[in-house]
Amino acid sequence: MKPASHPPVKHGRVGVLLVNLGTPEGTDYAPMRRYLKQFLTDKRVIEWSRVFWYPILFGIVLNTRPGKVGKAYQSIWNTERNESFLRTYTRSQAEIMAQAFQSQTNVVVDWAMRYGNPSIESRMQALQAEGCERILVFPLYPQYAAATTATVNDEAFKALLKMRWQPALRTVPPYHDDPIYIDALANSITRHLATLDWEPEVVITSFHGIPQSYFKKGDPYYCQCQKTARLLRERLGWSKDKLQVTFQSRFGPEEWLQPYTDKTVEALAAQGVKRIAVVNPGFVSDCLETLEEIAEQAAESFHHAGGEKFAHIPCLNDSADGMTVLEHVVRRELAGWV
Ligand SMILES: C=CC1=C(C)c2cc3[nH]c(cc4nc(cc5[nH]c(cc1n2)c(C)c5CCC(=O)O)C(CCC(=O)O)=C4C)c(C)c3C=C
Ligand SMILES: [Fe+2]
Ligand SMILES: [Fe+2]
Repeated sequence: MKPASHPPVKHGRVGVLLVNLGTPEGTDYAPMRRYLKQFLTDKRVIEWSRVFWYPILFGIVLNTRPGKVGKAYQSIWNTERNESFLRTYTRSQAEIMAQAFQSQTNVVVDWAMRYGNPSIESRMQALQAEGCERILVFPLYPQYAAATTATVNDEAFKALLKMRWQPALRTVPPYHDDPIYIDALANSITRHLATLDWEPEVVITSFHGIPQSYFKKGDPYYCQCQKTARLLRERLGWSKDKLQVTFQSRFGPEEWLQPYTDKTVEALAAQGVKRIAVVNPGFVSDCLETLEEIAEQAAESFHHAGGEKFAHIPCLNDSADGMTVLEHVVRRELAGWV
């Protein structure tokens, strides 16, 4: 029997924590530096020896990059909410998911960011305080990479280190070949192309890159991106020339996964291709890398090199198609818990 002095304890609930990459609090130098420092000191992101990397990071990168990247963020900032779109979409995905679980009152849906706020630790503690004895952590990346999925999982398990009464923890595996994800991508591409009064000669699926060396060490990311693209190509009935795979967002001097998106866009224009569309199947939400690097920069280089029509196909974001995918994955991974 519970003694009268026993503190009230909430229990019996299941938490779902959606986690995306992160976001600076603002576009000025100080918040940009804070964000990039947390990001670029993560050993899962930059695997170089700290003795080699830290002098470069603290001596050069953190002095120059916050200003440059801050300007890029300014051009795509959600001024209505004074935050990045990655944050807006991630919050919205959690709210819509919570609605979908409304009838299951023991399920609590929340969201966090790997870098910046709300932190994974703070939301895991909040879920536990709400009575979640089980937590499903969902790194919002369809393709697994150590630099993204593993670092989210590391951080979630690190949060357990500080807890006396730990919740049970499950992590969501990659879903790069899930038919529901492939269908959602295909629908979104078809629907978007139908809104144009022109047809692209080439559609580029542009994934975030990783250094070649990470791939050689055994990261499955490259293969999972290729599989997503192959399934999408089969689903759309397109050729390899029509749907091409490229990798974007290089950082640092190393060789990254190829072909590079920027070089491909320029080469296509130089070959006389006049109309292209770019889609980013590896990004669950639009962010700096899609809205600035693709919709702004890549479009500009394509036009500059002689291209005429360029379309960026939005990410699945919080669309009905996108939420169908996220909800399907969550319900599958909650099996036995709800
Ligand atoms: C060596 C560095 C990096 C690796 C490896 C890397 C992998 C990687 N990143 C994403 C998704 C996103 N990255 C974003 C921004 C971003 N990425 C890096 C570096 C590496 N990423 C930097 C330094 C930055 C910040 C911006 C910049 O300085 O250029 C974002 C956007 C975040 C936002 O707030 O909008 C996303 C999303 C994936 C999927 C991935 C490996 C598969
Ligand atoms: Fe990145
Ligand atoms: Fe980038």
